[in-house]
Amino acid sequence: MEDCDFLFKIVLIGNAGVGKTCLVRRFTQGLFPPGQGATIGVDFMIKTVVVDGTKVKLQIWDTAGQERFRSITQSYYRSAHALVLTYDITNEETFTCLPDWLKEMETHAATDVPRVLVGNKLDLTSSRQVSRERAEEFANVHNLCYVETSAKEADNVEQLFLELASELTRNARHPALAAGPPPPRLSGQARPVGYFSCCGS
Ligand SMILES: Nc1nc2c(ncn2[C@@H]2O[C@H](COP(=O)(O)OP(=O)(O)OP(=O)(O)O)[C@@H](O)[C@H]2O)c(=O)[nH]1
Repeated sequence: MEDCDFLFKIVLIGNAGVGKTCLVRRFTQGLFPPGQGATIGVDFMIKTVVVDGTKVKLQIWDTAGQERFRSITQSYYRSAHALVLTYDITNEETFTCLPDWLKEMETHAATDVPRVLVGNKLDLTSSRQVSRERAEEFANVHNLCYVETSAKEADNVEQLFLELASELTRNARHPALAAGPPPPRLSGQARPVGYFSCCGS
């Protein structure tokens, strides 16, 4: 395994079709895959980034949005170091479902891990159904960071994951300030991290 200083597990959740797989592919492979099929259960991809001279491995878990996979995907929340809750800015229903996803997170994920709300498909602004203001208000109320992305046009995708990597690395270096899940079991040189503070705090 490639040497690195930290390994962080980031889990993407949200309704089917909001673009979770495309966001992960865009960040890890620089691609916008055509004809992407629905995710079955869970999948993950790895990308190593450098944060302030520190090598950080991001293990990014892409969960299926379809209800029928919920019991499988829930089991991946618990060990997440950060959660990315995604909706589609052109699809109102994916936004109105967010409170249900928050309940899922509260039930199955560790408390106080960084949580980011992502409004994806920013390239389709002419079909927008959820205003940025509404989403920002929701994010504020629920103590989430908020960013709008386009996996298709690569808008803010790099920034999303790099910001999270920075936040997680900062928190890992100051574990006394943070709280979160137990460290992952690792092989090779990667060092498990301790506990993290909430991104929105
Ligand atoms: N225009 C546009 N289309 C996107 C974007 N991201 C994803 N899509 C499209 O949205 C559809 C669903 O994308 P996926 O990445 O498979 O969605 P998902 O959230 O992983 O879906 P599940 O695996 O079913 O949970 C595909 O047709 C993508 O091409 C984007 O940023 N802009």
